[in-house]
Parts: sequence; structure tokens; C-alpha cells
Amino acid sequence: MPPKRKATNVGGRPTKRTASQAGSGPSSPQTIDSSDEYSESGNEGNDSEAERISKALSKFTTNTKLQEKQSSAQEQVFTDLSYLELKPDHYDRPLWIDGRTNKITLETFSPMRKQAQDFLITIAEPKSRPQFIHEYQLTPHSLYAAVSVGLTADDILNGLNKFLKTPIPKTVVEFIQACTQSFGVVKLVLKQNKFFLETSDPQILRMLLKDEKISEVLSKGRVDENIIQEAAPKLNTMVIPGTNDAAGVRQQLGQVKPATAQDTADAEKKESDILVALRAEDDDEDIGEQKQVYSREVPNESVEVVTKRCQDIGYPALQEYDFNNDRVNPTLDFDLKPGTKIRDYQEKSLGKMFGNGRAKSGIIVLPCGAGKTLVGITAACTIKKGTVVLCTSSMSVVQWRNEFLKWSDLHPNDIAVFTSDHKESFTGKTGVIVTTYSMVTQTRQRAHDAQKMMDFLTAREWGLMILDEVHVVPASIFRRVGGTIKAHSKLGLTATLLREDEKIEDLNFLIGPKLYEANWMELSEQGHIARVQCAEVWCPMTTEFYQEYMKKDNHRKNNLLYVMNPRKFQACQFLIDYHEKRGDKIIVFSDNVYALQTYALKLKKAYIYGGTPQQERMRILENFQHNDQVNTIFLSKIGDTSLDLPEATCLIQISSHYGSRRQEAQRLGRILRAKRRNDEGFNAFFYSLVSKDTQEMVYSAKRQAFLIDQGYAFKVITHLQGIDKLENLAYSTISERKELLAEVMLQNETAGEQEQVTDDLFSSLGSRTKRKSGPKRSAGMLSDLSGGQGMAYIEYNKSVNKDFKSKHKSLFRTMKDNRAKHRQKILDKA
Ligand SMILES: Nc1ncnc2c1ncn2[C@@H]1O[C@H](COP(=O)(O)OP(=O)(O)OP(=O)(O)O)[C@@H](O)[C@H]1O
Repeated sequence: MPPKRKATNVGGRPTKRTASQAGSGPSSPQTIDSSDEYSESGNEGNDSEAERISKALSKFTTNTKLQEKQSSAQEQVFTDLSYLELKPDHYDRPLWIDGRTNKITLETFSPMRKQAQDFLITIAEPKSRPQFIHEYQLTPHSLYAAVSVGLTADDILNGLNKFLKTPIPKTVVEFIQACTQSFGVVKLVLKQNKFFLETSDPQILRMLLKDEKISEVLSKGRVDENIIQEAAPKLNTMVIPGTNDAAGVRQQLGQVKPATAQDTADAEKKESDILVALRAEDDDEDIGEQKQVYSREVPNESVEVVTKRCQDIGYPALQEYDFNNDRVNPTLDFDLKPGTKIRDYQEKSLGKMFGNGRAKSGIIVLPCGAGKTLVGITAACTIKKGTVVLCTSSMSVVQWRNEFLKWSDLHPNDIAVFTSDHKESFTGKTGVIVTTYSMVTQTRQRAHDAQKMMDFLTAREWGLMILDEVHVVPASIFRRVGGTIKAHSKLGLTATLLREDEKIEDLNFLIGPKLYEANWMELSEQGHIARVQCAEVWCPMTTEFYQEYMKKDNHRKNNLLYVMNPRKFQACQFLIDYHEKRGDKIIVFSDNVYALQTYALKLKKAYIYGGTPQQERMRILENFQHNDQVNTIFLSKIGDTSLDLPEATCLIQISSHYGSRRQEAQRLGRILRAKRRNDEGFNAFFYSLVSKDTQEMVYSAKRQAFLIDQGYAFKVITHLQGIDKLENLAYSTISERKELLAEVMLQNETAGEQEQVTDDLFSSLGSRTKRKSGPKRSAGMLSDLSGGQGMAYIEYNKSVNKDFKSKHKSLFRTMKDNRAKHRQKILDKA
């Protein structure tokens, strides 16, 4: 029995000791008494250490705020680093670091750029990556991620020292030491379905076990009183499928095939990998002594308390899954198909997940079309245990299933889907289940077969849970998913880890840290995603529209006025004409439904918004994809999340959701997967039409921030050459423009609002069908008086999709007539 300990204080935090200092026990598991070497007097040091860590972290928070303030005010283009002393050979080194903000700047023209970049991606968060200068930020989370792939404080400091032009500022050293001393020192490991609190420092473990709250839940007699000591797992002992070392790829290449230039380059690249080198330095030190780890079992019901307490006292427990030693859960024997080779960046991202031979939970960020699905499938093939895939729609469920069968040798009987239409189960002992977030989190009473399927999902343990599109899923859903489905590791996938609210922070703890974020520009240079030309087209307001815009009492209609600006309409008409003639497929986005309908009807194009019935949506999308007569469609916000859009090569935004960076990035993503991307000189196009000298310009600048940080340059176009010569250019006479203005002014103020599709798919879980009715609008007072309201209602609920039912001519005529009558009545009254 361990001696009774005072429960008021966390045990003394020992000075950091290596495993060898801590005593070199035998490599086979054995137990030591947790009271050994423990000294009560050690308590005193702990608070000050915790305080030191918390001070270092709070200093950082203040610095970050300062930095955000500076950059948001855009006051500071360059940081003054003249206070730093340069190393004599600074010319050869690519990095700067500001000790006040922990911001790292990389000169991309340095010959050491590649190495430095690989290193930075591991220890810091990329903030901005235009052509010549990249910025990264050291944060507690980025250091947490670095620790989670096996780097120590010394590794990080050595790496920085190698690349920095200046000595490392003292504040940065302190910050790194504070974060790494607390992060990753303690792990929560699942071994043979039992949780263990594990660390390489026995004193830290004892300190935690002595903590008031932890000792309370661990001393109920069910837990072994002793600490287990065993050899630490070796780093990098496993092979990720689809890499050059994987069996399938070797088989395809032929074992005896002589090394090609590419192989040699790959080998050299590997050798030069700074991370491997840094870790190797660690390993050299340990020759002759095998590292030891010390662990203590934590019963299932205490996991949450222990994890939370570890977090609260500054030792967040990393979650890792030792799948190679999981003898309890059945193995799913499948692999990537022979010859499947994952790309360099896919390998790097998975390397972060499986860095030490165990599966770490976390998030991988890759741009649209960069192959997140294959990354998820490769992770499943590596773990080879039961896998659950959670998607945002039933359409994605079908795609994920097909992709599993396309890329891996998984037997079709071993993969099942669980949606409202399909409730299958696999036949073997284990397999892959693909389902949606809403299927597993709905709280309504379930039908018998759905309940049976849920019971199946919740009654077993899963090796891996893949969470697709994590950026749109709110924290509450993750909590519900986590509470329902027991998975040993979680992999979140997304293109943009961005939300305009702060909720994204929750993902760090609900799923895990960001493990990898790809560089969009690099991927497009390598031809994995399309090159995109981005342009902001400035459309001057016409005099009549601007006069109304400037009137104080019209401010609630301002949105509508700048969206409906006739010059913007003309720009849109011109660009559609120009790109259709080039053979492009064009999507026009408008968050404002009134503008969407008015533009689409006038240009005789199909449109989809929340109120478009499902069948009609499908018909429009199919026509867009396969019919060469349908090259342009108009989409409301519904196209951002709820539709699986066919490939397009040109996007035009006429009205957008204020300053949403995520929406802008997502929309750009729609054209990144263009099939023609590797054709000589191919470019996709992304236009934002903004009314000049209006509020829209401010929003536009905000929206572009993320893409600019990814290296995209937005050209400003102030004049579209040839626009004046366009045949049938709309609103070219003053009377047409006045008529449009009269119509706009007659709209209810709500017509200026954007469609009420929620920013994520889940805030109205269970009531998604309600959105079908789209935004609520009613005609203005004058139209009420003129009796035109019903007419307007009918008009806006008809879709241009009737085009495909060959009734379009008569429909447009009727609408036009109705409109003309309606307008005339209003003008008469006015
Ligand atoms: N290693 C690879 N080798 C060959 N093709 C690949 C590889 N990785 C991805 N692809 C192909 O790239 C395309 C895009 O992949 P995928 O649909 O998984 O992208 P994504 O990142 O999930 O996109 P989105 O964010 O739009 O869902 C697919 O056609 C896929 O087959």
C-alpha cells in the first residue's frame, strides 16, 4: 500500500529528468511501488513550476493579442527586428524570429527553404505564405503538435538555432520549454482496450497520482496500485501503405528494379529530412539504454476526470492508440491496392499522425481536391481495425464507400453504409461503416432498423473514426459523437480550419491538434490542384443607385442597392459571355436570393436556392455537368455546404456573406479540382464583383484574407475591356436602370438579406427541411396596395429550371408580362 498522502496539493513537480536518469529498469514490463523515492517536500516546487508555465503562456497570449491588434489594424507591414543581433553567417540562414510575438519569418528565396519549411510546419502554425516571405506563429497548440510527433524542447531549439539568422531570444526559449515541459509529457494510451496514463518520467506520474482529484478516482481499489515500467515504443518502426516503402508499392515497382533518379532523389530528400535528423540525434544519445515508460491504468469511467484534471494542472494528456499491440479488437486485413502511391504531402500528413508507431488523433488540413479521402483511407489501412467514417451528407457517404473500394482491396462485404435509406452492416467480425453526423447524433425516436444499427455502432470499439469536413461541424456534435461511438483514434479532415467564431479552438481538444496543413500554392505548382487567377472587379455604382445608397433613411436597403447595381449586372453578363465562349463551366454565387433570381431570370440561366426541390436541383446539376448547352448556373449559399457540385472552371461572386474567409476559400475550392488543370497554360478563374465605394469593398477585403495568406494574388479590374461592345448589354439605357431601381426600392428590406442557410449544417439538426422554404420575403407596401403581392410570390417561387421542361419560353413571357404590369401599376401610383 502506498503511504497516505495529503490530498490538498499536487505533488512536487520534479525537475525534468530523462528516462535514463530516472533509473534504467529492465525492458520487460515490471512493477515498482509508486511510493518509492517520493518526497513530500517536493510539493513546494510544483506550484512555482505550474506558475512559471502559466506565466509563459499568458505572456504569449498577451503578445498574440498585441500582434493581432497590430496586424488587424494593418498598421505594421514589416516588423522591426533591428534589435536582434545577427549571426556572422546569417546570409545563409532563412529564418527570423520576433521574441515579442513568437512570430517566425521565412525567406523563401533561401537555399535552405525546403528544410526550414518542413521543420516549421511541424513546430508552428502557418499564417501567411505568399511568394517570397512566409510567416509562422509558435503557439502552445503548435508546440503540442510538435511534441505529439516525438520532438523534444531540445529538438525544437536545435532546429531553430540551425535556421535562425540570430540567436534564439530568451523569451522564445522560455516559451518553448514551458510548453513542451507540460505538453506531451503525459499520454493517455489505449492498450488492449485499457486506458493507461503514461509518461517517461516516473516522478511526474507519481505527482499526478498524488493529485487530489486523480487519486480520488484512481484509489477505488479497481485499479492496480502499482506503476508499470516497460520499454518505450520505438519511433518510426512502421510503414504507411502507399509510400515508397510499402509492400504494395514495392511489389509494383519490382524488388530488384535498379534505383531510378527519382528513387535517389527521394532517398536524398528523406536523408535531408530535418526531423529525422533531429530525432536521430536523440537516439544517438540513448545508445545502450532503452528508453523506459511508466504507466498506470485508468478505468474507463475515470478517463474523463483524469484527462480534464491533467489539462487543468498544465499537463494535457496526448491520446495515442497502440494499434499494433491491440489484440482485443479484430484486425481488418486490408491494404491499399498494389501500385497505389500516395503523394508526398499526403505521406507527410500521415507521417504526423503515425510518427511514433502509434496513431495520434488530430486534424489534417488539405485544400479541396488534394485527396483527403485517400489520406483517410490510408490511415484506415495503416491501423487495420474497424473504422467509422462520418460525413456531412448521404451523397458523401456513397462517395466515401466507392473511394474505399477504388483505392483499397477491402472486400465490398466489409464496408457498410448507414443512412436514412440504407442500414447495412458488414458480415465479418469487423469492417468499415460510413455514415453521416446527423444519423449518429439525432435525438428523435429511431425506427427499429435504425436503432438496431445504432446499437451495433455503439456496442463495439472502433480503431479509427474519420471525421470529414470538420470545419462545418459544431463542437456539440463532436461531443455527442464522442459520447456515442468509442473510437481509439480520431482523424479530422478539412480544407479550411476556419470559422468566423471561436469554435474552431474546441476541435483541438475534442479531436486533437492540427497535425498538418498543406501549402496551396505548392500543390498548385506541382499540378495537384488547379492554378487559379483571382480578380476583384470594381463596378462603379450608377448615379441613380448611388444617390439612393447615400440617403440615410435607405441604409437598410444598402445591401440590395450594391448587389443590384446595374454595372455589376453588366459585368456579370459580360464575364459569363466571355467564359462561355472559352468553353468554361461557370458557377455564379449569390447569397442574396432576390439578386440570384433576378440575375438568373434576366440572363435566362438555371438557379438553385434553398427553396428548389431536390429533384429539380439534381436535374440542374446533371444538366450543368453533361449538357453542353447549360454552361452557367446560379447558386445561393446552399451551394457552399449542402450540394455536391460538379466541376467548374470559373466562379463569379455577385453577392457574398459579409467578410467570411471560410466561404471565400470554400468557393475557390470548387474550381481547384478542374480536370484540365495539367493542360498547358490552363487557369481556372475566380471573380468577385464588388460595387465601388460601398461597404461591399470592405467585406471583400476581409473575405480575401485567408486566400491571400495562402499566396493568391487578387488582381483588381476596374474596366472590362470590350464590355461596351457586348450585344444586348442589359441596363444600357437610363430608363432601364431607373426601372430596375424602382423595382429594387419596392422590395421589402428583408430582400436585401442573405439566405438563411445556417453557416454549418448542424445548428438546425433535425429541422433541415424547414430551410426548404428559403428566405422569407414579402413584397413591399406599394405592391400590397397594387394587389401584386401574390404575383410576386408566384414569380419568385418558379424556377428557371422549367427551361429543361421546354416550357421556358411561355414561362418567361408570362413572368415578363406580369412584371411589366406589376411595375407599371407601381409607377402609375408613384
Ligand atoms: N495519391 C493519389 N494518386 C492519384 N490520384 C489521387 C491521389 N490522391 C488523390 N487523388 C485524386 O484526386 C482527386 C481529388 O481527391 P478527393 O476527392 O479525395 O479530394 P478532397 O481533398 O477530398 O476534395 P474535397 O475537399 O473537394 O472533398 C480524386 O480524383 C482522387 O482520386
